[in-house]
Amino acid sequence: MSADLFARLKEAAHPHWQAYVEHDFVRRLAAGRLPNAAFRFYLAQDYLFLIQFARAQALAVYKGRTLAEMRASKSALAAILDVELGLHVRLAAEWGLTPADLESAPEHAATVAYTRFVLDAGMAGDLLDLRVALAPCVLGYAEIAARIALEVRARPGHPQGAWVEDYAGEAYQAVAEAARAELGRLAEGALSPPRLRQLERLFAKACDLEAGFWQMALDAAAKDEP
Ligand SMILES: Cc1ncc(CO)c(N)n1
Repeated sequence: MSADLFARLKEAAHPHWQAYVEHDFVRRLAAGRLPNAAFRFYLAQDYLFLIQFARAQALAVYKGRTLAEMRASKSALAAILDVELGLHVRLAAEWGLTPADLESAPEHAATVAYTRFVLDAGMAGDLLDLRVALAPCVLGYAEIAARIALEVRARPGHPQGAWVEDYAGEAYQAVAEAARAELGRLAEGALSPPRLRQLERLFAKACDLEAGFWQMALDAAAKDEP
């Protein structure tokens, strides 16, 4: 059962998972009907998210009990610091956001809530808690992008085409597969029913906060409309 903890968590938290991966932001983006302001707001907050996400991977290195666990988290940390942030800055530039814009964006409450929730889950708990809190992020984006990629490819010049391809591409899909396998490995053996309930609640909460992140961007854009 715990060999695929992710499947178990998704099933247990089904309404939370669905509300996140099929959020209106995702639907409108897939259909090419996301307001530009919503995507731009999202990009600036996501830059701030990625900084905290890197800290979470650094915490995961510390929480590792074996060299293999520490090295897996070290690779994830390096991928964010050396690759993902660079791609993000380049994409943001195409949307008219300079590095200075990204640096000076005030962190929205939804960004603070999600990222600090994940960090706290990891600090108070063990590596499994931290990986479960991070699972909606890594595995959610991989699932969303793979699902909407066909729809997006059917529209040449789709405004968020490049963003979708980054997450639908082989490299990110492989990262997600590895994260899923790592979750299974960490859960191997002893998961008591109460421990499983605890992880299910953690996962469901992280899904809610991811949905809140999408909603934040839609709300911010709606506020700007004349
Ligand atoms: C909010 C959020 N969740 C997940 C990912 C995937 O890395 C991201 N970039 N941003």
